[in-house]
Amino acid sequence: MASPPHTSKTLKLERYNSYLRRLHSTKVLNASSKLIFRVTLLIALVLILFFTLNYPPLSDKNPNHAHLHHHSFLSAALFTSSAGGDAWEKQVRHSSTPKKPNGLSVLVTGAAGFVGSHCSIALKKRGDGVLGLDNFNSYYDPSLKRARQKLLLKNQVFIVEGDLNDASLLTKLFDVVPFTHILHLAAQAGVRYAMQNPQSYVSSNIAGFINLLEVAKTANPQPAIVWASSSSVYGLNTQVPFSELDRTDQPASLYAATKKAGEEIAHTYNHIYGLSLTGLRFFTVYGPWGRPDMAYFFFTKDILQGKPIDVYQTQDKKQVARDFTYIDDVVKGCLGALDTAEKSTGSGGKKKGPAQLRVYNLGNTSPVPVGNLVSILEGLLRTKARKHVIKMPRNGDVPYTHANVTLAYRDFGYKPTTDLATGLRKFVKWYVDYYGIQTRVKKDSDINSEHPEESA
Ligand SMILES: O=C(O)[C@H]1O[C@H](OP(=O)(O)OP(=O)(O)OC[C@H]2O[C@@H](n3ccc(=O)[nH]c3=O)[C@H](O)[C@@H]2O)[C@H](O)[C@@H](O)[C@H]1O
Repeated sequence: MASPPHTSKTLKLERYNSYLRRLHSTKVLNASSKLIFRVTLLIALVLILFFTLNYPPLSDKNPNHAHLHHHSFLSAALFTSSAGGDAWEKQVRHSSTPKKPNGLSVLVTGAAGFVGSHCSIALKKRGDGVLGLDNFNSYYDPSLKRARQKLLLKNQVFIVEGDLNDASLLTKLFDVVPFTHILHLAAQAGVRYAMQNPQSYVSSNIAGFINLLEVAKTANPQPAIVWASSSSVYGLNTQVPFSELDRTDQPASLYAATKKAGEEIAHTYNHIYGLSLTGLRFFTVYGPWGRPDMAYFFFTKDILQGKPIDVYQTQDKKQVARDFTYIDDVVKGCLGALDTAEKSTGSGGKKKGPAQLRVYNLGNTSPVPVGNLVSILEGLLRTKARKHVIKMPRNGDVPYTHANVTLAYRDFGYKPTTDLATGLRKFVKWYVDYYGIQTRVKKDSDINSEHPEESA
């Protein structure tokens, strides 16, 4: 059948119908794109909300957050932890809860540092609770601090990344955990660097210490505090061996002056608020996982790389010597000091009675000239050092240190047992292992045949 001829009326009707169809399809299209848009918006909002709650931005002032983004080795649980969040609090509590009855709950500041990492592991291993705090600054290679952090995580010690000067973070930590002790090791270390960056010493060793004490004094219960002073407080003292009774009012470096100031500040907080405070004067601590800014460490590096090293002499051409103290001995001293620390007596910022105030030398009691240190390293590395013997620059160094440790022995049985040769052998072994160095360094078999007791 032939189709009806198009009249102008039917043509109009058809055009109108096709217009309606187009209009309808556009409307359907508009409606569906609106729906898609709304659903996308909703999903985006949900995602934004989720990420805001769980993943704080990198620009966040609390460096802990940035750290959580940067370090993929942390467990998934840590990635969803933000300071103050449930997961974060759980982590903080878990790390600081002792596993043995009457164990300590210790906040270790500078936990990613040399002495801090060793002490944290030792405390954890014996069943105490440990929470670390560290700002991971770049005074020396932060990747070494990150490696120590990794080691601590393996030992169930969590480090909160933050600064001593962050009062709200410290307060938050004490809100979450009733710490029984603080082992305060965070500091700007190094004698010579104080001439380059004096403000960093003021900020960490004075302002940071005061900030910590302010928070500790108001905490309930107040913790007992053991903290790192330094052999450098003896400064120009000529009385040897150095006793805690000797004068310490002639510091030779700003570093020493800030540590001495710390001892006076400790006195004040003990006197006014009843905080139990113990200062430990460390004598040139060395060993595995040590500080790359220290002479034994960079001498090792430079000798292996064939670079010259400066070996200091006194102005009258005498050997400079140090009472080098091995890390394991110092760790025992720190734990001994913590174990014998009496409780603080104050509460809510008010003193209730007199509290313990102590200062101890933690040295090795046997000074070794720097020249001998170099000879020991040459033997261990089987490489001759390119020595430049020069007069000690006027940079804050003192010619000689020697600890009298009678007091620490009397009060907590401190007795150093590692001589420099033994300690350096352990350091060198760690060093070549850590940096993956293939050298002529004495192998374990050589070491064990010389010292069979170590192979047990
Ligand atoms: O007991 C402390 O309280 C301090 O100990 C440590 O200071 P020091 O005893 O000065 O150690 P360190 O720098 O390793 O120099 C060792 C020796 O090498 C000499 N030395 C140094 C550098 C150099 O180029 N040549 C050299 O002969 C130098 O003259 C010295 O005789 C800590 O760094 C410090 O943070 C603090 O804790």
